[in-house]
Order: sequence, then structure tokens, then C-alpha cells
Amino acid sequence: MSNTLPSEDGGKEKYDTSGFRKYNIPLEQVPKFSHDDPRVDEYISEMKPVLITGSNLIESAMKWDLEYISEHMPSSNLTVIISKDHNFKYVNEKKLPQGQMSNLKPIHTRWSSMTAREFLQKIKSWKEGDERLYLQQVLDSSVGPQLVQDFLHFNWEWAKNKQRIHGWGPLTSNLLLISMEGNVTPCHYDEQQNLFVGIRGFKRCILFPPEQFDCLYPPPVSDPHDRQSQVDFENPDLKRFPKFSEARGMEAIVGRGDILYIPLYWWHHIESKQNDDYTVSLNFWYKTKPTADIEYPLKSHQKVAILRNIEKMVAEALQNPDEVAHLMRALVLGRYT
Ligand SMILES: CCC[C@@H](CC(=O)O)C(=O)C(=O)O
Ligand SMILES: [Zn+2]
Repeated sequence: MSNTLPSEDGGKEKYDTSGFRKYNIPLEQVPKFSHDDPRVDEYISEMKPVLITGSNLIESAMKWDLEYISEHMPSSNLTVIISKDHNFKYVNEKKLPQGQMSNLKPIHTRWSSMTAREFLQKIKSWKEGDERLYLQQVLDSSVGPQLVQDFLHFNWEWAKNKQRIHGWGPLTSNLLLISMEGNVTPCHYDEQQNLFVGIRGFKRCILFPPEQFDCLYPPPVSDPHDRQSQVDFENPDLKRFPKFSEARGMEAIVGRGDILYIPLYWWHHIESKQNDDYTVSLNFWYKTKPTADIEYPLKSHQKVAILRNIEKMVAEALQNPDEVAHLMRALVLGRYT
């Protein structure tokens, strides 16, 4: 089923990263285990990334390529993001200042919609310099009866078992991702647990733990790029972001049938293999259950959640984002440092 053999040496097998962009970041390997290896649940319970091979979680979706989708969803309009270059940095449009849309630097990406057939034609005729496309469609009833049937035949028992034993909250969505070769979703974190599954092609994922928040420099929570690192991995500005030189990551290659567990609040930078065919992936995003009784010491992701809440509260109280830095500095400088 999967083209990556479960590693016999306890997950230390080196991934073949040829065809992926090289960054000057020290990287360890994300351990890789077969789906029935007990170490899988050990890693998930410790909220550490793990690559899971040989599961049949979405066996019924392994045939999801653009031909199949075009055939079974001929007229459905699917969400496609268009970018000026290979970076597809998420923009929360609800956080764009309404009145000042005009003087905002032009947004790097924009949303569009088209049929799967149109998407396939555009990526087949793509040439250097053209805008790039990334199909990102939430699986819902609009994907039509055949894909809904395939969806219903996922191995939900396996998924529900993970959800239950690890105390995850409800499944919020599955995002179908069809990417041109070489597209990059730059480094960001999500506030959900993620089972990220490969269907076609190869994606390389670089991950950093939540405690490296101060090495990855997300913008203010109120910024449209909230949760996204401001550091350009291909050309890092170490004057502005000096601690990025201390970032230490992990790396995994997600191939056909592989599941990468991306723990919530873990930073991840994901790209499709260059000069290869388009990739197809599907993620499962789960909310976490609210923490009933807080256990100390706090986990690093809980500290990031505290940082976010403090930032939101101070910005809300001041009603002026320009005053936040001064107040936070006054709180810390010469008093806690
Ligand atoms: C919309 C982003 C999808 C994905 C990244 C990717 O596969 O390009 C990711 O970041 C996630 O599954 O959390
Ligand atoms: Zn993500």
C-alpha cells in the first residue's frame, strides 16, 4: 500500500530529500513506524510528530487524481488559491483592515474557483513566470455523491480510535489539497491536531516544536498573517530575526498512503516535490478538548496559547496596536529581565 517501508531501525531511516528546496536549518528525522507499531501511539500521546506507514485510513481515496475528480465532479467549482510565486502564505481576510485595503501592499495570493478540469488544464499548460495554483477544497457534500461515497469508506474506526485514545475533540474538517509541483505552504502553526495523509506524489514537511516560538517570529495576532512565521526560509533576515539561527527542525517526506501526525501548535513548512507531477494530500483537523484540570508544569503549546491570550487582551484593552509593544516592554524590561 504505501511506498515507504516501515523502518526496521526504529524510525531513524533517512528520508530521500532530493527534489526539495535546501534551507540552512539543522534537521532531525521525524521517526517513521508502521501503523500497528505501539510507538505510534507513544509519540502521539507525547504530542510529538510521527510518520505512520501502511495504514488503510483513506484507502478509498487513493484513486483521487484530477482525472477521477474531473469525471465525478464535472461542474463543481472548487476553491483554488493563486499566487505570484511558489509561496502560498495563508491570509486571514477577516483580519485585513477594511478601510485601508487600498494602501495595503498587494496581497501575494488571491482566492479563485474553478472546476477540476479547468485546474488540470491550467497546471498542464503552466510555464515559468505564470501565476501558480493550489487547489484547497474542504470536503463537504458539494464534492458530489461519488467522492462522498469514497469518504464514507475511509477507515473511520482507525481515525476514531486515535481521536478517542488521545482525547482529541471533534473532527472539524478534511481539506483536499492538490498542489502543483514545487508549491510551498510556508512555516506556520495551527491550533488543531492534524493527521496529514499523502495520496499522490511526495511532500516534504519541516516541523518545529511550539517552544521555538521565539525563533520563528509570527506577526501580531491581529495581523492577517497571524500564526505564520515572518522569516523567509530562502532568504532569512537575521538582523530582524536573529534567533532564527537557533531554530532546530525535524523533517519527514510524506508519500502515498503515509500519515504525518502534526501536533497542534507545532510549526510546519510543507512543500511539493519540484519538477515532479502534481501532489494530492488530505488532512484531518481535530479540535482539542478544553483542558479540564490544568497540570503543571505547563506544556509548551499551552504557553503559546497563554501568549496569544495576553496579546489579544492587551490589544483589546489599549484599543491601539501601536501601544502594545511599549506596554509589554514596560512590564518586562528591568523587572523580569
Ligand atoms: C492549507 C494548508 C494545508 C497544509 C500545508 C500543505 O499541504 O501545503 C497544512 O498546513 C495543514 O494541513 O495544516
Ligand atoms: Zn497547517
